[in-house]
Amino acid sequence: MSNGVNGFHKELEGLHVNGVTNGGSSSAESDRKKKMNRKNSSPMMPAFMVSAPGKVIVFGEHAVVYGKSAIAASISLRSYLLVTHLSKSRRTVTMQFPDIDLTHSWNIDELPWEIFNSPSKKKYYYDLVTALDPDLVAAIQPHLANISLGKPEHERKIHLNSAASFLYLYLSLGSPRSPGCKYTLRSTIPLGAGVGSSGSIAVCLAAAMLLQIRTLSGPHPDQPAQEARVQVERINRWAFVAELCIHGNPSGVDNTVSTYGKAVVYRRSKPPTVTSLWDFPELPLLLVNTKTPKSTAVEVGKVAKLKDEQPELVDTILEAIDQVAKSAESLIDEEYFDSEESESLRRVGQLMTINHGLLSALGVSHPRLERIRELVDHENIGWTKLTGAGGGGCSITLVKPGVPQEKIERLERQLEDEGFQQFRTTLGGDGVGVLWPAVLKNGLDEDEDGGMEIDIEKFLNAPGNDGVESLVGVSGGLDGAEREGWKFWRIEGQ
Ligand SMILES: Nc1ncnc2c1ncn2[C@@H]1O[C@H](COP(=O)(O)OP(=O)(O)OP(=O)(O)O)[C@@H](O)[C@H]1O
Ligand SMILES: C[C@@](O)(CCO)CC(=O)[O-]
Repeated sequence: MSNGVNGFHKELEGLHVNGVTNGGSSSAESDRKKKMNRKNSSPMMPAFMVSAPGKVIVFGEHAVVYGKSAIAASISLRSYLLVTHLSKSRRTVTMQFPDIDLTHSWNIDELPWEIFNSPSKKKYYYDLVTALDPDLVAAIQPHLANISLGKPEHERKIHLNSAASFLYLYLSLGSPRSPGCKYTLRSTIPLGAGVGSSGSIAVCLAAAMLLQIRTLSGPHPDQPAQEARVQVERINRWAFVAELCIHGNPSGVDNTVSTYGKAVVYRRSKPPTVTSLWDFPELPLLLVNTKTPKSTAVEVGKVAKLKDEQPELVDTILEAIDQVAKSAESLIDEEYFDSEESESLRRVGQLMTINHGLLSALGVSHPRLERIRELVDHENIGWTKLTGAGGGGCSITLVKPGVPQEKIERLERQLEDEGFQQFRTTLGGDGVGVLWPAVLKNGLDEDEDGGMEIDIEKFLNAPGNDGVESLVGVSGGLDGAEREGWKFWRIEGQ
């Protein structure tokens, strides 16, 4: 972007040498380097990818918007963003978001750079932006006006949300000298289900654009944890800006857990506090999608309205949710807490039940969520709460230890018959990751030639979520291990 094609390429090459290459000087490696060097003579930057996970909020949604604590964990469903650069003469920037059937290009030279770069408005990569600038929001409106005209209103709203966050970030971090570029995104996270689809996209866009302007170092294995944390926080801050465009008043918990990965305790203070829970227990959670889509902005708005009308009551409920999240944090920190032992799980489950009741009192449950609870309770299988914004979306059930398999299977069949969808996902995966260049080794013949280049066509043609995971997935290695090539900022110990 602003730093010119060759500068960017060089920087990322450093990133590659430091971070991605770990196979020594094998002949395959040197062949690949030769190939890459040949490409250096071209003015085009290499394609690269970034990825970030979705999340579940285990405790504290909604209250977290009002400065209370929340506990959230990343999940194994992820978004993947492929960034490809165009030849110098092509002055367009394109977002290609096939999951929502949206592709749109802008002429870079026609975008409102002047106002974004004016001295009173300009924000730099190191700035902490906590609110959108209404003048900048107004300046991008004409550039959104012809997006998806004629589509049904709810579909167009989704498109406009994605386009607005993309453009606001692009104009904030890029420059009129940014090279032509295409951002192609595929996500395995269901949209509007409360499992952080927008947060993970926000993180991917922020990470990609910060990498393009050379403001991130690493990730590489010998990077000190403290330095890695600075990079991760930089991404997180800008991802929050993208979330502001979609949600209106997000707490920042979604983009934070998606950036950091694993599990976090998050509190929206100034600045927000993030405590990573490195030993977050492997809770046996069943994630069920009501398949009733909702909008986080709408659900957050509902709570705000209730708070206006019943300030004292709502404050008491929010305070109680804070107590639940804090009790959960102390509980899992107890020396004798054991996620395989029934008394420990019963106490977590009890807190989940209370948390759900309080959310329900805030008016963000939904008959379909209550139906899941009814089915789980009827079979005495575990403890259920909504997760995320509610109003539809997903629930999580903590499964009691020792429940007979046939009971679980009966519940699963019943859920399926009633049109619910169950997710297989594990909690506590990696946060934001980078694949530079967009080349992967997939155990095929081409590995000898340096690996398989991920181009737009391959990426778009990968069939479904499984196709995306097997083509580019971060855990596509043997037995679900991390796949060689993807790199993550390691902040453990901080
Ligand atoms: N795969 C995707 N491609 C492009 N844009 C997406 C995609 N997934 C989500 N979005 C954007 O994120 C918005 C969804 O945000 P919403 O808050 O409704 O859901 P969520 O992020 O899944 O929920 P929660 O915030 O409760 O976890 C959409 O309107 C769209 O703009
Ligand atoms: C409902 C909410 O608390 C969680 C959405 O995943 C909103 C937010 O924190 O921004």
